[in-house]
Amino acid sequence: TSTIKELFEEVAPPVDTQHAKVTVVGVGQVGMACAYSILQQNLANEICLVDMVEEKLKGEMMDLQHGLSFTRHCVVKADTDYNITANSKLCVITAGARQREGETRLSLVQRNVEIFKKIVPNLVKHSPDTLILVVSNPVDVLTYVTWKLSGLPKERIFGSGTNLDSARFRFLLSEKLKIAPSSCHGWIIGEHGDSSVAVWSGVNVAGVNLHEVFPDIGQTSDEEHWETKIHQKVIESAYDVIKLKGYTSWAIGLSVAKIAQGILSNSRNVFALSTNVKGLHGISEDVYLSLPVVLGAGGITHVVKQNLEKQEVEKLHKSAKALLSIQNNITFE
Ligand SMILES: COc1ncc(-c2ccc3c(Nc4cccc(C(=O)O)c4)c(C(N)=O)cnc3c2)c(OC)n1
Repeated sequence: TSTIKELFEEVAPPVDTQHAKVTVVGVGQVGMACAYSILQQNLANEICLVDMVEEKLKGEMMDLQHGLSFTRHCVVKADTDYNITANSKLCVITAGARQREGETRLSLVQRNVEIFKKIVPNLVKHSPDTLILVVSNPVDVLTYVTWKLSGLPKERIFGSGTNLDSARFRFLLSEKLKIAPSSCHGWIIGEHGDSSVAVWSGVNVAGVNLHEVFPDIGQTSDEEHWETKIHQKVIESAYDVIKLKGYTSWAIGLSVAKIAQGILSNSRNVFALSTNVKGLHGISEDVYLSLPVVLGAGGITHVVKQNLEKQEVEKLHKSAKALLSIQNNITFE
């Protein structure tokens, strides 16, 4: 504008080489917890919100913008038009249909496919080099759907999967062991939710496997009942929070910010994320399940090949079969 021209003599157009733009699709409780956590941790220099309802979008955008004098530099934008998402490094999808009373899982999935058919091509059109993190549930099926709709290579599409489950697992282990969660190592893999798999053979503190001390750990014969006291509590925790406050948001928002940090700083940290597991653990189909993956600026570069117990692999196969039967009933046209 003329005012700016009076104030500043342009020498050269600003070049933004360190562009770290994150788009969040869906400005519900989860989407805004993701956006706020990313802003608060100074991970991006542009956050873009997209959704269907203009007023809600504008309100959330303004409310975040009013906090910008308290944070490091970050542009916050919002619109129902996806052209504002252009050149995003990472797109986080939290949008999705709400399960209707008595609705079957398959019907909900198909309604979400219809929604994703609109969202995903729009994101890729404006950011052909983007990475996409799917948070919407059922996350493993919807990450597969996003991969199919995006046409992008599998390393660039992943789901939040059992990343939060693993964090809850480590928290509960730390409570029982009275050791900081950061020193309690344990992974939950497979399908997010009720059928997730706790890799008890890998739970360790300073490399000492609890499996060596408690050989029955995780089994029904285990007198300490680690499986029911820890892993089942992880599965129940999402239901408990939803029963108490109606939804979950803060923990998933913080876990998404950690994933975004890994990408934007090219940290190559290992996260339990929903990824295409074809060719791993004897799975021969294109299904998405969570495994420990190495994550960097280009997406997933490696999958950690854990030595799993027979029953752990069997649980993965059971989930793969269940996901495949849902996937085979999805119509993409
Ligand atoms: C180009 O045409 C078109 N049409 C529809 C959409 C669309 C559809 C549903 C969307 C959507 N979900 C949604 C919208 C309306 C109803 C429902 C439902 O639960 O039934 C779910 C959300 C969200 N936050 O959950 C966010 N964006 C959406 C966007 C869309 O998105 C780009 N584009």
